[in-house]
Amino acid sequence: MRRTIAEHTAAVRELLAPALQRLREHAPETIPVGDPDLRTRVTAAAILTGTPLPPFDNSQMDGYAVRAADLADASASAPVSLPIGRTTAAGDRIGQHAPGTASPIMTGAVVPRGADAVVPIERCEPPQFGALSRVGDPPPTGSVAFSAPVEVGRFVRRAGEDARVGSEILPEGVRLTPARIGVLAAAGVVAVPVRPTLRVLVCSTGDELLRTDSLGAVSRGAATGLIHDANTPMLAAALRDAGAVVTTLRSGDRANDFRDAVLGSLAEVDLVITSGGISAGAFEVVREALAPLGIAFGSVAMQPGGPQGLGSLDRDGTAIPVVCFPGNPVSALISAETFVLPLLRDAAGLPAERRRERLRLAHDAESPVDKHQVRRGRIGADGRVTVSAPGSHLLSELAAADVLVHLPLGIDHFPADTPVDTWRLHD
Ligand SMILES: Nc1nc2c(c(=O)[nH]1)N[C@H]1C(S)=C(S)[C@@H](COP(=O)(O)OP(=O)(O)OC[C@H]3O[C@@H](n4cnc5c(N)ncnc54)[C@H](O)[C@@H]3O)O[C@H]1N2
Ligand code: MOO
Repeated sequence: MRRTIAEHTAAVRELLAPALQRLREHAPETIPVGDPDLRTRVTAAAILTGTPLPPFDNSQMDGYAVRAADLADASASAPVSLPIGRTTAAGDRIGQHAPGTASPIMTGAVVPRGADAVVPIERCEPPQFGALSRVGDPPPTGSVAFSAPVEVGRFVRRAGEDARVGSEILPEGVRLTPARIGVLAAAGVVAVPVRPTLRVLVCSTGDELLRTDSLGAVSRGAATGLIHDANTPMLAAALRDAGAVVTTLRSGDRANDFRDAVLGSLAEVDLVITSGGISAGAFEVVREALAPLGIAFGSVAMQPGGPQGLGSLDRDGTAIPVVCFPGNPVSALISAETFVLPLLRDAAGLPAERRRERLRLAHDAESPVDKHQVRRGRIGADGRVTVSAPGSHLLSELAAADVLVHLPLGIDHFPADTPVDTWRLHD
């Protein structure tokens, strides 16, 4: 198998099509609003609120609830003084406001019956609260003076002014961003119907990998030959961002163990993604385990991400797609960005493509003529892009980059100021 990017993209699309079609036919899932995975999901129905937002008339300020009519004649030269009534704090049940009094009220507290406006404490005399009387306390004492009238409704947040009962707080088909999760929670929605999503098994391989739960430990370097597993958290995050539900599997270089672990996980997943163990070495665990099961390995004319594997595993008559990426972390993520994430984002109702822009190179760049090279670039103050070195182990360069920079097949020299296609990496 030796392919161009376009050929491999088409092959991956064809391989994943039945799984994505099954997804569209599934009934929606219902996820609790507190579930951390909700963040990447998309509503499967419009959500109506059963409660008004705000749920009751409440104060926008700390101050005094009054009847506006009582302050109609107030002025700086002739302030109106009112006896202080019972206090309502946020969380207190609704109180009763007596005409001709001023009821202390805190931000968010229910406006007491009989009051129709709030005057902020700093506009009152004295401009701070003294001893307050709440329900159950001895009766309130003292008075407070107002030196200006107040209009009805001032600093009162009306029940339902944000959303009326039965109104749509979220439409169907939108991603559950923080603000949208916030409005669901505010409306007391317990669980939300979401579009079904692909369940992906992310497998990282290699005897060199320290366990993910050792993150935080300093790598012990050449004495051990071990490194931290970057690909599992990275690919899992990328796939979750694309709307997938992810489980992970780490394996050493024993092919039988890896094969058994993957086959043992198939019941729970719709797609298997692997990284590492597919090129020309002597211990290529993914290739050794999966080639006998029909997964094809070969290369795509791109760099990084040259070695690739593709095929499917049988689960009781259903073909579960398997997509194998190279192990170098930059290669693995760029492979995911190129071949898999757009399909998943599209299926999840998200924009399939990264933000694409044509930017000018800030300097000359060289690229292998027989490969489509994907470099990492930073956008300078003049809008031109500076690319970093091509090595596919340079993960900190990837993390620091703003864009992926596409240097197409067939050209080996790109002079400064050449316009190139770029994909925004982090938004
Ligand atoms: N003789 C040849 N050697 C290599 C070729 C080739 O064509 N001929 N291709 C090179 C290219 S390009 C790539 S990309 C890699 C791909 O190799 P594998 O997919 O077999 O990956 P590994 O050998 O297992 O690992 C490569 C590299 O990445 C590191 N790695 C792997 N998994 C992780 C992980 N989860 N977290 C962090 N780092 C990981 C691994 O330690 C290696 O350094 O092959 C080249 N060789
Ligand atoms: O294809 Mo490898 O991914 O160049 O480093």
